[in-house]
Amino acid sequence: MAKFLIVEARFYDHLNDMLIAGAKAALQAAGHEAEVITVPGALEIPGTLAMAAESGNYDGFVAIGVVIRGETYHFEIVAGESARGIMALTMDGIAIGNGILTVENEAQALVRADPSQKDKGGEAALAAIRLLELQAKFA
Ligand SMILES: Nc1c(NC[C@H](O)[C@H](O)[C@H](O)CO)[nH]c(=O)[nH]c1=O
Ligand SMILES: CC(=O)[C@@H](O)COP(=O)(O)O
Repeated sequence: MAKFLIVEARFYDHLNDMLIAGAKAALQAAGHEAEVITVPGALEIPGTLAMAAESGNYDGFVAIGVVIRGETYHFEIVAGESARGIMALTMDGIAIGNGILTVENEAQALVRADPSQKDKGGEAALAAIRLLELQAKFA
């Protein structure tokens, strides 16, 4: 059994609840433990992941959040920089699944957050599980 930390940026409660349900279901189905911590927004996820990974208390990680395009360029920054930060950590060998939705509107988010539809939370958890397996394979 491995210990996973789900780092969620809680910007939209109802969407995060679905994403986390999907991630937890996938982790528990694989026999793993899941803990959840909350940060203000997606831009705080990479730094939090880095701190949590440094602690040595967790085997793998799942990033959960929702970024919905608004009127300004801020969407590009939040979506792009959170993804870039997570990718940099993954390239350092940290097992992270990225379940941050970056969408045009809430309708797109609802379909992707719903575990009975596109289940992007569960998808991110499965990616983290696979990366942890590969981490052990290449150790
Ligand atoms: N607009 C969204 C944000 N914006 C907040 C940033 O992520 C960050 O918390 C702030 O700039 C302070 O550093 N975050 C989301 O997760 N989703 C959004 O739609
Ligand atoms: C993705 C965002 O930062 C967005 O929610 C902000 O909306 P706006 O660009 O209208 O300020």
